[in-house]
Amino acid sequence: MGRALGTYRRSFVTAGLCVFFESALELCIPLLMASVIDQGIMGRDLSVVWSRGALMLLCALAALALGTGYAHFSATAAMGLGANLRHAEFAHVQGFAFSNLDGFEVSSLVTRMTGDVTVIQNAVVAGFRPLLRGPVMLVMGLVLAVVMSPPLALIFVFVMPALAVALFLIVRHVGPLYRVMQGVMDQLNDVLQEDLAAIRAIKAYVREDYVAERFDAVNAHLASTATRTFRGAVLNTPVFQLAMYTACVLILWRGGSMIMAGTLMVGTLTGFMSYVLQIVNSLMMISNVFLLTARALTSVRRVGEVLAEKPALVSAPVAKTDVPDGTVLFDHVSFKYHPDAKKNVLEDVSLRFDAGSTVGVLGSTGSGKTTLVQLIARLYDVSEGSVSVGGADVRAYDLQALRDAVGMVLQKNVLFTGTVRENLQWGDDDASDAELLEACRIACADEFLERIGGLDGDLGQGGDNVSGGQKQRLCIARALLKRPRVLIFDDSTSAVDMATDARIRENLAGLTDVTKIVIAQRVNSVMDADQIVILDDGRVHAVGTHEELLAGDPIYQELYESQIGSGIHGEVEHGR
Ligand SMILES: Nc1ncnc2c1ncn2[C@@H]1O[C@H](COP(=O)(O)OP(=O)(O)OP(=O)(O)O)[C@@H](O)[C@H]1O
Repeated sequence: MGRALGTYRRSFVTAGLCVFFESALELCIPLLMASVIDQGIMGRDLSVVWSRGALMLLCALAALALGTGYAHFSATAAMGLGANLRHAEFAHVQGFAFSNLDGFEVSSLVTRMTGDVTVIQNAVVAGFRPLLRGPVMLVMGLVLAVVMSPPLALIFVFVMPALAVALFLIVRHVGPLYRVMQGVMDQLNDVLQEDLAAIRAIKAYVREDYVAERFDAVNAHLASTATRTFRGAVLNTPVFQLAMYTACVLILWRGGSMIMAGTLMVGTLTGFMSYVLQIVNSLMMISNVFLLTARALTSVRRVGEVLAEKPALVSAPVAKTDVPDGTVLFDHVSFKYHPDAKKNVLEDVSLRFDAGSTVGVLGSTGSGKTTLVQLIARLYDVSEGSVSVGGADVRAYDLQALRDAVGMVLQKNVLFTGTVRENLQWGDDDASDAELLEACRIACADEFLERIGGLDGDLGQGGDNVSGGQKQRLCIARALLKRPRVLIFDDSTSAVDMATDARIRENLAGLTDVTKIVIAQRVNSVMDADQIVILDDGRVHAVGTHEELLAGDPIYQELYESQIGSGIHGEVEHGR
């Protein structure tokens, strides 16, 4: 927390000092009032009335100034703390490896950076003042009350423990409920975010009723939990009032008889009554702080979990920054996503891809194709064995240098809100228009570029203005602009028609110094490759050229027969 405050620490301390002195000044006012009445009015000395009165006014003005100062500094500190926490979380998440991200739902990360930070922020704004004021008012109020009249102060000995026990019971009941409420709020956020992100799919499948039902269930759960929580929390006020009025009645009764007996002055009793309010109020403040803390602690824990997550992959301390060529070597590689998983996703894979060659990867769904190529860009670390690029283990490279050298067009293509140019420049910030257009030409994105408004065409939110196949081609162009040593296409032309797919392949063949690894479902897409790898259940089933595999590999033969042998997809596309 201290670290998260950063440069706002001074504002935080200043706010604390403001509250402390404000509370101390407020406590002096009843003392002054007592002397105005007893020495000034009762003693018929107007000079005392004026001088003490002026002092009271001064105290009140100073308390006002300090209160305003507190509002200013605490707002600066709390908002700064929120901004710092959000920044720290965001920056930390940027350093996450894929395996770290596997452990957090995206919607949960969003809530942890927004809702949870707001809860912490609000707790600081609302809780910091009573946290300091409560104990100061309680201790000083009690001391001054004892100084004023020990026999009257004795009444607090009875009233205060009763109030403290009642408030404790309320906090004990409500505290855990706040935690539950926060959890349900999370569920609501998760449901909302998932449903809104998938709203098009929901409409396409006419699932609005199902989604509404799911939302209503969580919403009702939240409403009932919140009702139970706040029903408990508002008990604070009547309990507080009961304690205050009981104390008032007892003090008036005892004080009244003391005045009649001549052992107490009227002014002292008047001043003393102010302390009743302050002391009882301080207990109320303390109980509120406990409630706020109970609520905020859940959020603190959740934000802490994000910040405590250690990035699973970091660059070597002395890292290589130059990837000399695009040779890729898998040496007895085994891999599983979770250390405690029973079965490896990849099992003893050994492969060599020469620099500049084209490699096709085929295999049934779930055979490990994506997993295999992700290891080249070190999106995950191998469990056993090693992966090398350009003659060095990927773990020896600086992560950024490695990923600059290994371009990857992911299976789930993502474009961002903005223009075509802005999106393509993710590949290279400094690329000229001519370079952007050349990349579009190779990726066959030039064919539709004019239709979407050229390089300045707006892609809409998340690139929604373009079709699946257009999106894939723009993503290929973006990867080309990185001028990588190794280019990986993970089923990147699945939405592109066969003729365009063939043209893209032809264009890519011109990049002779780039190793091209193509994962595909269609045999057509990899027939021209220098070697084709067939994966089966995480193992390398066969490696060879189209001709070799067609002659001797049953899986390849079957794939070929089912897709091309029947002539449905035609050899024409293959361009032979
Ligand atoms: N992030 C992950 N966490 C845990 N298991 C995963 C993860 N990603 C993939 N797997 C599992 O690893 C196996 C291989 O998945 P992978 O995505 O590599 O297959 P694939 O051959 O690329 O499949 P497809 O052709 O459908 O894309 C699958 O059984 C899958 O369930």
